[in-house]
Amino acid sequence: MQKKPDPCSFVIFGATGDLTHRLVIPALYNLAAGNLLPDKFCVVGIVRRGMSSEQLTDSLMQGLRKFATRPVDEAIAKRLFECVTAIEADPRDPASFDAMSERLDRLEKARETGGNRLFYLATPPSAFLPISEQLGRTGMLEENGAWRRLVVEKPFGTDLASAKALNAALLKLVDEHQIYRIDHYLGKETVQNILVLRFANGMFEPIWNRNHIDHVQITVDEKLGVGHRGSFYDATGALRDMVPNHLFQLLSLVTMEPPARFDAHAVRSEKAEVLSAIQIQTEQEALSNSVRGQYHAGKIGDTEISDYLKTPDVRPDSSTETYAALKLTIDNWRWAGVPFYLRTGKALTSKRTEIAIKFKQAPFAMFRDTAVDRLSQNYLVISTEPTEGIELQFNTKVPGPVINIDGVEMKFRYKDYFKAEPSTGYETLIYDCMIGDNILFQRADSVEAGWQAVQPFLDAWKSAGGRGLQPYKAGSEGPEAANALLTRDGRSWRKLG
Ligand SMILES: NC(=O)C1=CN([C@@H]2O[C@H](COP(=O)(O)OP(=O)(O)OC[C@H]3O[C@@H](n4cnc5c(N)ncnc54)[C@H](OP(=O)(O)O)[C@@H]3O)[C@@H](O)[C@H]2O)C=CC1
Ligand SMILES: O=C1O[C@H](COP(=O)(O)O)[C@@H](O)[C@H](O)[C@H]1O
Repeated sequence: MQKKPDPCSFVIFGATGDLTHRLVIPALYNLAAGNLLPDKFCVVGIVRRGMSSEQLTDSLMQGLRKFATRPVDEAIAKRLFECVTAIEADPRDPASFDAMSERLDRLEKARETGGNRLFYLATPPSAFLPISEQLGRTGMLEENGAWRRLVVEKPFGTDLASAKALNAALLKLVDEHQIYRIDHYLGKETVQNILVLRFANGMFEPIWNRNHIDHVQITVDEKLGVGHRGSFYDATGALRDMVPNHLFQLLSLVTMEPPARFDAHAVRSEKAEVLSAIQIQTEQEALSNSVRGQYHAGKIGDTEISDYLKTPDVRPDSSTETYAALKLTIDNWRWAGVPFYLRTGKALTSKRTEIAIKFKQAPFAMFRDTAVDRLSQNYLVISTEPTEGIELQFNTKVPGPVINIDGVEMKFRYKDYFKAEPSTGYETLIYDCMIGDNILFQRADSVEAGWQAVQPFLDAWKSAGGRGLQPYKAGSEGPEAANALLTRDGRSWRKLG
């Protein structure tokens, strides 16, 4: 049985925003439905402009109806929304934070939440620090007998320097143990399962190294274009948006050394260690080991996707990439010489998130005098999209009197074994935050190690401007040049099975 979190207030900055409506509130609802919210609890939505608690509740309720992952039980929703209070505060107006502090104190006395507070920064990144500074100035981050935690959304910085600056500034206000840097990929079951697959089974770890693994491919393809997020995306691009955070979470879980214990310190230390072992490339190497693309108009199924450059709030001459592919190496004993190919992009033919581990080919010599002319590749594929599961591809004998061999698959699908309620992916993260377990959250050193590894690509692409940007058609598999990144090494991207 899972333990109930301590009584607490859940204070959301950005309560009027998309994240709150689409993911945070539906996740809180799912936790309420699973009886996993504290017995004494309140949700405080911080709003910048006049909005009553009733207005905020109505808006959040509509959000829940639209984005709930399961049928809404009215009684549960009513209990959850009875806990919602709107409080006005704007980081540009320090006095509003003093008033907010007093209101919170009063509310918490009435709700008997004991002063434990989780501050969720569901705002644009530019507001993370101003809000935290106001919370710090008013003493709201001090842990005097009650815990105070700060959940920081992504993106955490826009490059190495800004991530370091944000870490340094936050760490002047709070201790590392109070900061929960969220990456929603860590809320995905299959992602958490990578550690279990590797370390709760005896058969994978002995071959999980450069002696047996030829290379690893990490693919996060999306069908959606940039849509209404033009302003954010055009300043960000595929590399910043996805690689140092989501793809590196996958990379670190697949490549880290076994932690001594399943606890936050041990797991996060090993993740940071492997990320810091990614070889830092020169700008020249980064250019030759990467491909960036931008989509133009095309069709995905029946949906017409317009040219990236015609997206609202995108600069008409933008050279922002909507697709990125990289080749990385990890300089340590386990992985020396094993290439890691990473790719991610928007407006592609399918939604697909997978880690494909390609094992070294078996020697062919034994079959030279038979009808067998080739051996299929041995892949272990861990996927979250289009389905959550694990697949092993291996060679098997084709039935018949002569020896012939074909590649087959053994498939494990989560949904075939477990009847889990559909979720937003934020439930575990929010729950862990309330119980004070930061195993699934990023530590400062990991974030910085991630940015350090992508910085040469950012610098090289900035210097190159539009040069080298590869166009690709929306609905395609991405730019042709991404294939060349592997073919020049005698390899190829795994085709969708
Ligand atoms: N939406 C999503 O699916 C996901 C979002 N995220 C991250 O969550 C964060 C919020 O994104 P999203 O909800 O989409 O953004 P929205 O633009 O929809 O909402 C932003 C919210 O922040 C408030 N806000 C804006 N500027 C400030 C400021 N200077 N000070 C205080 N509050 C401010 C807005 O209030 P007001 O109404 O007053 O303007 C609004 O409530 C971002 O960091 C994003 O990267 C992460 C993963 C998924
Ligand atoms: O954080 C982000 O992630 C989504 C992709 O998430 P997924 O769970 O659907 O794989 C991406 O679309 C978005 O651009 C990015 O900001």
